[in-house]
Amino acid sequence: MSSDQPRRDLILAANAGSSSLKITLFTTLDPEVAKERGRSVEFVLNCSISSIMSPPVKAVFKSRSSFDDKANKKEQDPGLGQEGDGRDKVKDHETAFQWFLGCLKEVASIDKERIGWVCHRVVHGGDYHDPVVITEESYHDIEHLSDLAPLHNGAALSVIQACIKALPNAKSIAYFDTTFHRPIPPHIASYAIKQEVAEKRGLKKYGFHGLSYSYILRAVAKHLGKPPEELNLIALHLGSGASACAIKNGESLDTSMGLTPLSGLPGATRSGAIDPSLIFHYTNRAGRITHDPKSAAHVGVSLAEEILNKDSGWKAMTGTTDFATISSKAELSNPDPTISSRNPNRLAFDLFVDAILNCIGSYHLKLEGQVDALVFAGGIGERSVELREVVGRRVRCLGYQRLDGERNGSADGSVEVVQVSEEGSEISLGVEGEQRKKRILVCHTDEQFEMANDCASDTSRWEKQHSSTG
Ligand SMILES: Nc1ncnc2c1ncn2[C@@H]1O[C@H](COP(=O)(O)OP(=O)(O)O)[C@@H](O)[C@H]1O
Ligand SMILES: CC(=O)OP(=O)(O)O
Ligand SMILES: [Mg+2]
Repeated sequence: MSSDQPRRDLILAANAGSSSLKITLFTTLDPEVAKERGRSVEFVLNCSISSIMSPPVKAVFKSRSSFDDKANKKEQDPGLGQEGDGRDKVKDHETAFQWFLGCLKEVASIDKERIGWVCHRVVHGGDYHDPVVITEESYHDIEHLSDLAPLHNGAALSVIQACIKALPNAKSIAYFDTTFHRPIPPHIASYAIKQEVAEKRGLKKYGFHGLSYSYILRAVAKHLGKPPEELNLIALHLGSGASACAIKNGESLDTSMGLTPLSGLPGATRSGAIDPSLIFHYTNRAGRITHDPKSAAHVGVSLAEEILNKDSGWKAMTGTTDFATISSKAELSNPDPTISSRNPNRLAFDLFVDAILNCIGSYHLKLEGQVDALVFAGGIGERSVELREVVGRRVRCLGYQRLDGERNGSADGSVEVVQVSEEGSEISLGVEGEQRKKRILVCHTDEQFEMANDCASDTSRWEKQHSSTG
């Protein structure tokens, strides 16, 4: 590199959600420092842009203390993003990303030319095993998978496009949610359909939120002082999209999402698992292809998929996607068993708990009771004291430690891992008398860190793969 070229020491990690874009900037650490700190990157700045499809768009900046002044002021006074700052031009993920890059200089005095690598969270990776540099070929592969993750892959692709245009000298790398779940054994990943069709069309359980589970696994291993490969966990990633994962000896054994992120637990606008026949009874136009102009990409999804992905879940049941509002209106202290037939918020809350218990119960069995911890993560998992309290009470019968009211009440996702259960004695319901403590933990998961940390751990990998600017 010639001396007049800018220093490329920053990694940008972009996480395109269904209606949000989370962007985090990290600086790479020298190998010596990285070894000492046990990580390859240092956090610089985070920007969460939400309500992208339903203005007014919200944007919150958070920064490391050395960058504090400007960025944290923006968080307290979100003046940036109100009229006059250009936020009104944010119409989709692509314009959201462009808006962020445009603010970078003003918010944190950072020159975008310093960004050497951009990690993109791509929810559906199909048959990709590992992260891949964006080339014409990998871009089209991801595009093909858009029908299977209609809320996500299209949005990620539009950010990738915007990034290639705005940062032509940076390497764009796709990280997949599906990678973590590749070890799921065939009898758990297969559907009971004709196997020739399944194979030809790639119809199997892929599983999602893998970047989050991978982060959780490492963080919990560090917290418990146990190697990840010896850890058995039941992890719950409960956010706008929600899933559960059984982790056995550090590998995914089962997870609740399937071929697409629609299956399993319900979410903000998603139904979760339903009887597949329901779609034919919901509307007789279920198979019609829709072209929602508000969709992040022009993917061909049927009306049924549109309804189950975007017009169901908390939004459809209660009118809000905010689980805090749902909890506060659910009259949780009312023990009347008929309350949920009168209160839609209580119905949504209890239905969510029930779906979560289905997963915990079956995963507990699959792990033969040998569970080191039940871990709550994601926006709801990290912040809903009420949900943890109810689930915590229900899993006592399986030998999980009792929830500590004070610890649970103060856990808000601000600490990487915190134990919210009492120390308690070991109760083993596992096989062969093996004892595990069955703690209940809250983990502040971070998909952007997971990508950036991996990216920086060996940047020479990316040089070998040819990137595309097309
Ligand atoms: N204090 C809170 N209590 C309960 N739920 C909350 C709270 N704060 C945020 N949430 C929930 O967290 C969700 C967002 O979670 P997050 O993991 O950030 O989702 P995603 O990454 O899928 O957009 C929101 O939709 C909201 O329902
Ligand atoms: C896979 C998925 O549902 O992701 P998210 O929760 O970020 O929407
Ligand atoms: Mg998310």
